Amino acid sequence: MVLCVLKRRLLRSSSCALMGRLQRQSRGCVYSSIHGFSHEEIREKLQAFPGGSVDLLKHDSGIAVLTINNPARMNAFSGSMMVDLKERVSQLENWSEGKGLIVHGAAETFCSGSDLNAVRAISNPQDGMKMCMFMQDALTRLLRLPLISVALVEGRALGGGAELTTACDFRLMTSGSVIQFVHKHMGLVPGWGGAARLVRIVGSQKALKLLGGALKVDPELGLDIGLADEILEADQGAATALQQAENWLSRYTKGPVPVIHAVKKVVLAGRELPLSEALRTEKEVFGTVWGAPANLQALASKSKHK
Ligand SMILES: CC[C@H](C(=O)O)C(=O)SCCNC(=O)CCNC(=O)[C@H](O)C(C)(C)COP(=O)(O)OP(=O)(O)OC[C@H]1O[C@@H](n2cnc3c(N)ncnc32)[C@H](O)[C@@H]1OP(=O)(O)O
Repeated sequence: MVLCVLKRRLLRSSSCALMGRLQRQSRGCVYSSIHGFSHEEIREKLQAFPGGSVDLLKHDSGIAVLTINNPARMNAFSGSMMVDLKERVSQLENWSEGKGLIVHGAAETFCSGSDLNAVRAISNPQDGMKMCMFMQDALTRLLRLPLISVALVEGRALGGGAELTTACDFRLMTSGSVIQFVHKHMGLVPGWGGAARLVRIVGSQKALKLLGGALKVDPELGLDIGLADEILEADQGAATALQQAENWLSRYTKGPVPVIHAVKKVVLAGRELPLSEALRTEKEVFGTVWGAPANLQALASKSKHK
């Protein structure tokens, strides 16, 4: 008897440890002081480069819209917008009713990466790497949100803007839009985590071509290589691209919040963890929905899946 109590306690503590690991991971924290990363220090430095904003609008439907808003600079990220971004991601981490997220740019263009004026001012390696760690942390937390996320690409997504598209679960491209990893032309490689995520989305060979060739990805090529999930045609006078994106996303966010969160968590585990840990995490997440209200309601309704 004592043995099985101990075993149950051990099991509970190890699964809590696993859930804790995924929770900690899902809260981001890619870097800490051991990597020479001081959030407050780089935050202060970035704030010295003002301009534009990152705006968040949450709808009762459980879908939020994050707008990269610096149209005078083709929605380039100023330093203060990088700080804004992390604050909006933190708000979304705490949005208990959230199910979906659309990331898009103002004035029908997505984002042209870092503000080159800010880049020139922090072009020393130390500051560059601190900005890189700050944005990698923000975008990793964005991707790990328990929401199903979509990058709505209109106009151009260049450099860091292309990297931002890879920090969403899906990418919808409007006709005429372009995703381009221009880093090579700048003597750079992605620094916001875009290379690591791109390899996981399209595979290493296609990633090598997109980065090595700084290729312009139009919607057709995007669909062909798996970087884009849908092309949104500009229907004259019909729904705007944002409304089309919300309609597209709502197919996957219908249902109770805990179930949508659980769906994202088990996919996150499958995407990021070694198989055994992913299976254990799946079991833990399954345990949160098995016998929960949505499950009991479905059982009571004897619904048929025609
Ligand atoms: C890890 C990420 C990486 C890094 O941080 O190192 C980067 O993201 S580096 C930045 C990569 N992005 C670019 O190099 C894009 C530069 N911009 C362009 O190629 C063009 O502006 C383009 C193609 C986006 C639009 O061209 P178009 O002719 O249609 O418009 P303009 O060029 O006249 O642009 C209008 C206005 O916006 C300013 N602008 C555009 N992009 C940026 C930017 N990234 N940083 C700062 N400002 C930007 C441009 O200067 C114009 O302003 P104006 O005052 O009229 O000169």
